Amino acid sequence: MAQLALSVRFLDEFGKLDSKARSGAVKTALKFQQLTLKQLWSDAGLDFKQPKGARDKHIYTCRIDRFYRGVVLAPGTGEDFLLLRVMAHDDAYAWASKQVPSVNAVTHGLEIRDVVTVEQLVPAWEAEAATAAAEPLFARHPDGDLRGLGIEDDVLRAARSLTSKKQLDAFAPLMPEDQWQVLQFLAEGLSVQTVWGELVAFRARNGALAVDRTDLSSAMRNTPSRIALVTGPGELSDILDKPFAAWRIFLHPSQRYMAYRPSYSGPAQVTGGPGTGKTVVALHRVKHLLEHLRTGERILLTTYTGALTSALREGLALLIEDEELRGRVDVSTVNALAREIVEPHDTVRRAYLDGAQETALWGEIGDQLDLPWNGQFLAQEYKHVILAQGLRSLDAYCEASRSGRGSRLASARRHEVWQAVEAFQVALDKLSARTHLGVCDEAALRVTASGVQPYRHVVVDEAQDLHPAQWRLLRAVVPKRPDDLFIAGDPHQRIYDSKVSLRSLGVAVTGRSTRLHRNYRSTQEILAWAVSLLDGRPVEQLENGSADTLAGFRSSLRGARPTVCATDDPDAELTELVARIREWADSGVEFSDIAVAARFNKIVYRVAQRLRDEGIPTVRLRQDGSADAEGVRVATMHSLKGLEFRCVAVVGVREGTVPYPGAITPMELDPIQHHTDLTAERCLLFVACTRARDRLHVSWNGPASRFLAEVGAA
Ligand SMILES: Nc1ncnc2c1ncn2[C@@H]1O[C@H](COP(=O)(O)OP(=O)(O)OP(=O)(O)O)[C@@H](O)[C@H]1O
Repeated sequence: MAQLALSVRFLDEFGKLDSKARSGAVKTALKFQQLTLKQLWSDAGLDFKQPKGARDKHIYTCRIDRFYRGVVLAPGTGEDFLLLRVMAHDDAYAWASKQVPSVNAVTHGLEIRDVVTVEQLVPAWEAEAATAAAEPLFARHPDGDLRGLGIEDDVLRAARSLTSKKQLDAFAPLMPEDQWQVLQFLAEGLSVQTVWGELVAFRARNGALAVDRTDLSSAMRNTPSRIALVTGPGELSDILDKPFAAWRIFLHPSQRYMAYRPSYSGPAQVTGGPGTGKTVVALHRVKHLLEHLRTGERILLTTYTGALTSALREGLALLIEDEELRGRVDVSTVNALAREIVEPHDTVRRAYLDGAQETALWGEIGDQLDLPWNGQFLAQEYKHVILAQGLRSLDAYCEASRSGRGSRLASARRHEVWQAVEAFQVALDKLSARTHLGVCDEAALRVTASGVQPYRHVVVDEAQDLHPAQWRLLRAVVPKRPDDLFIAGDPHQRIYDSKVSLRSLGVAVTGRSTRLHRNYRSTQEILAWAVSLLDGRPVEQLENGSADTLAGFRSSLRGARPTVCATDDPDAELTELVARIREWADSGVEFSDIAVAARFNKIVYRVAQRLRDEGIPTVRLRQDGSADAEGVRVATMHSLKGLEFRCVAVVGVREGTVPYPGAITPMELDPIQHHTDLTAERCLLFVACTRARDRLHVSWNGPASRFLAEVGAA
């Protein structure tokens, strides 16, 4: 019986076929499992053929239907077959004839490259490089370094002829993907040590045993990030039923390493820019932990917003079929968890104040007590100093550090603030109300006092926005043991006002932290544009507040450049938006795969109204993320956090709206907070733009946002 394997590229192309061609491909794949080897080779339906002039004897094509053929690698040493691609008839023959498989000397993974085109192009590039003014792209890296990272002779020669990143990008489809990624990372400025540690070492671990470099079958098994071995018909249909969810099967080596490491001696962390698969890693980690969970133990999978918990639940259902097993995971926001712990003890039903209500209440209290500060200052002092450190008394507050606050408060002043804090508690009681962070603080105290820790593992997504009170609750619900906390987050996407150093909360991840670099979501065009908005500004890491950058953050997807559109008035801007949405829909994009984001609800309402007037179905993306109806998703930038869409329009990116002046603490009130608020607004625009997979449209009316103007994007 044959052993079938599927490559990630096959699955991607399979997912894009029409339904008829897809069923042809399923039939073809099933034959590999149903027929004997002899029957396979002679099956008239499969029609195995070696392309004319093929550069390698192991490459064949086989029939999918009248129009498509599969490209198959048959290592020839036994029963293995690898479905490499599915392509239009003539393209399949042309592509297959040029490919040569090999085993990488360092990683022992299987690689395929287009030797014919490379042989044609490289001499021309070399001649060009010899006269070019620009320095060769890899001039700083000796051959030994490159070879040590798995770059082989032909790729090395080609790499030496490159003088620009653009040329390197053009080279991508011709060379082995793993080697190209190494070159890409080096071209982005990452050091040889970093590339080894974050890329090659993971791969080399897969193929750690010595492998005969002619043994393509073993090499297939050493390449789990791109090749899935299929064990039975059930598994085959499971993979082919959900081709869009390749992340279930194919993990980047660094993703796999993080997710499936047997155990961490303490909290572990995965970071990386938007779309690098942090959520994917978190989901796989839950799968791994579930496999080792003892009777009675439970896992908490938690994140920041309700919309994200819906996405996590869906992802978990795709990854773990067994409903009973999934039932051992609670998926909840931290705030919802806190409410569940605290509310059963309430004697009266309490309402929750939103941010604006809370600031207003602080303002009233400040006025009543005739204090010299406004509501914003008091609310921030409470949130960033008192609640952040869990201060319970005036003495504790007087002794506490206020680092991170940009104003000084003498002891007498702290007495005055504390008066306001006490008045705030009284006012909340009177109103039968509480705050979202207040309930987390209370929940942490209750759990600690009860001595019952309900979870064996806690997995946290979007960790960058959690407040210390929320971290205290998470710390309280899980005992300090190996594998207690698994944390996924990106400090570049910090859009709520919670700057936290994990270390200061007793969550140390040193030595158990990995950064992901490859963006799987957006095209490089969208990514580069969005990254430019951050203008190279470093942000503070989650772990200890030191600087974090997006060095080496890249996508291998290609597409159209984002469109930017300046208009004179809001109506004209919406007219442009409607035209853009129609263009996307006409090109086959479903309305539900289009999102429009704006800074405020007011603009969101206006957009939704206009789209409806134009006959475009529209759905307001709700807080809990549920939006089953067909229609363009319209939402605030904040509620798009963690989600993704094929096409995204970000509208109203004008000065006076982005950044929103009301969200920026005045410089004279607190210069540090002023800077933090501005960074959060900049990151918010970055987050909204990085939700787009294929197309991004950014527009404004009147003067462009300073974030666009500063980087020359407007
Ligand atoms: N190994 C993989 N193979 C294929 N697709 C992947 C892989 N890893 C992630 N993806 C896809 O990339 C996209 C982004 O993944 P994910 O949401 O996990 O990223 P993220 O880092 O959590 O993003 P963000 O921080 O922007 O919310 C998703 O569509 C996901 O399915």
